[in-house]
Amino acid sequence: MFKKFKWFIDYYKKNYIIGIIFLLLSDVVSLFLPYIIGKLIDLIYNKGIDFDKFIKIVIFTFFVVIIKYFLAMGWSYNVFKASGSIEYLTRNKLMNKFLRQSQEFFENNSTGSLMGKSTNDIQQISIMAGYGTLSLIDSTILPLSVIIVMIVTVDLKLTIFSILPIPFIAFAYFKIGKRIYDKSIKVNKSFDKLNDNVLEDAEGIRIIKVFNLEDKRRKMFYKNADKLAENNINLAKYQALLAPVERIITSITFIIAISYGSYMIYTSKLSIGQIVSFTYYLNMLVWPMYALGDFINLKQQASASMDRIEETLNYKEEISDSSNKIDAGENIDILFDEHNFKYPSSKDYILNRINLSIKNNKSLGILGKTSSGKTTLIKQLLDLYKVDKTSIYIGKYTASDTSFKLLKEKIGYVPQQHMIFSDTLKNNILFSNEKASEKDLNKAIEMADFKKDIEEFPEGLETMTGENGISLSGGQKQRLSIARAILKNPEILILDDAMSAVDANTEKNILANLKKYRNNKTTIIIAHRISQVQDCDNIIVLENGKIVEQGNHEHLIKDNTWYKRQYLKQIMGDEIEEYSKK
Ligand SMILES: Nc1ncnc2c1ncn2[C@@H]1O[C@H](COP(=O)(O)OP(=O)(O)OP(=O)(O)O)[C@@H](O)[C@H]1O
Repeated sequence: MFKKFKWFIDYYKKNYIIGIIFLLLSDVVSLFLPYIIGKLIDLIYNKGIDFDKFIKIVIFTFFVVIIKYFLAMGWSYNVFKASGSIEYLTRNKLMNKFLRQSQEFFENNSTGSLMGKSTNDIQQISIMAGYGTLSLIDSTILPLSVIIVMIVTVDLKLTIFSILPIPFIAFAYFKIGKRIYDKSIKVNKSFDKLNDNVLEDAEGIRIIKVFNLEDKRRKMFYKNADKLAENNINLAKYQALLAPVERIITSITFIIAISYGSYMIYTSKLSIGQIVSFTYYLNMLVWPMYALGDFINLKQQASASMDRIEETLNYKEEISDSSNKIDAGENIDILFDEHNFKYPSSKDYILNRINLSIKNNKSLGILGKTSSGKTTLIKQLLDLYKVDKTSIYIGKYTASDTSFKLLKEKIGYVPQQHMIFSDTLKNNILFSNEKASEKDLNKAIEMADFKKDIEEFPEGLETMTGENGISLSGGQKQRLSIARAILKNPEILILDDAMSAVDANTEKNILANLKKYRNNKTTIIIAHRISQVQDCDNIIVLENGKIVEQGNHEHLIKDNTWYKRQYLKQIMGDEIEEYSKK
């Protein structure tokens, strides 16, 4: 029953043991009070008490209350400290898992569901670890001790008759508990969907406004919010069913106790003080009944959350690096030897029999129609997907023998989709190399032809970029990303369509800078415009995942190649542009 939660109980065993001991002591101390009050009433009723004795009993009662207060502090601190730490620990565990996952994982798990797991689900587990522990002890050990004390200090028969209806509560709880689990799963799933909805709206607000889609998105949001509300209401219905069951059965126990107890007083089998103590004890059984309901409720919700979190924690990791992997070293060539690749979700191969040598210190241009596999080819080196590492050679080793972690340290990558953090321009660039000197930072900015723009920003490098670089133009975002990659001074720089949003002049400047400052390093440029790759030492043209043309510019324009046709089109386009400017 508690297998799922065992790991965290084991982890905070000390806190749980101390907390539970304090809780049990606090419950034991509570048992004294009804007994003292009953005795006091009997003493007063039988006129067997003098003032001194009365004061002594009052002081003792006060003392018991103080002890109970300190014991409560002790259990509360230990149990809730453990539950808070469990929340922290689980969140870290999840985050570590996310960071170690391949791209496939993020394609199979929506951002909303990952957020739901790291917030809502973790909170359910934390509540179970804290309040759940309290309700578990108070719904099992406390009622058992109360019942024993009732039997010993009052009467066996009266106790048995009065608590007879209680098992019905347990029965009802177990029946309803299963429903609560199912409904909780549904609530969590609709919460994920709503999360996704909000994230998409926040990220895509500009496009939503441009296409006048506010009403459509609003309706979609209401639909998802309604679904969440509906599932929450369904869950609440089953949770609410517990309350009347508790109330009715509690009332029945009191009716039995008072009726049978009065009869016992009438037949002189019970004193007035004893019946007062008894009702007090009975009252102490009310909370455990609620606690049992709460515990079952919480346990089912936390179980549902734990299953979701465990599903993520048990997700197979594509560990690419183990400690015995070799560092391929510096100044390495990369070789693709009959390399094939397909995405986990794709039917056909996206890369087909790729044979390519990426020479150290040389530049490689990658061209091809859209969707021909240019980015996919580069992704083979970024450890994002499970790739066949036996057909890739890094230096003299196969990729399966070498450490991709160390290889990635040598790579600077400018992706097509830029990730701009909501921070200053400076920190965004420094992201690749936090310890870079002012001089290197300025050099990277100059190489990316970003200097003029920065000077025009009101606060220069300290200007905030806004979320996702909202205050930057497309070309500025590209140059920020280029500066970030250059600042790392990588052995291998990869620009994936990274100059598509800059004008011809800026493109020329960036290319000239790369040529000048990176002449002894490897540079890979994926582009649609010939002008970005024509100076590269080697150029490949991809079509449907195959290399169909290869060579340098001079070689490729000799024959009637796709490259040559593109080149001629580009020259004509440039000439028409020049002519129209005149
Ligand atoms: N994560 C993915 N899962 C499944 N298929 C994918 C994935 N990413 C890309 N593809 C598919 O792989 C093929 C090649 O995509 P890729 O991004 O490599 O093309 P590209 O040549 O870089 O295109 P573009 O010039 O438009 O950037 C496309 O058909 C695309 O739909």
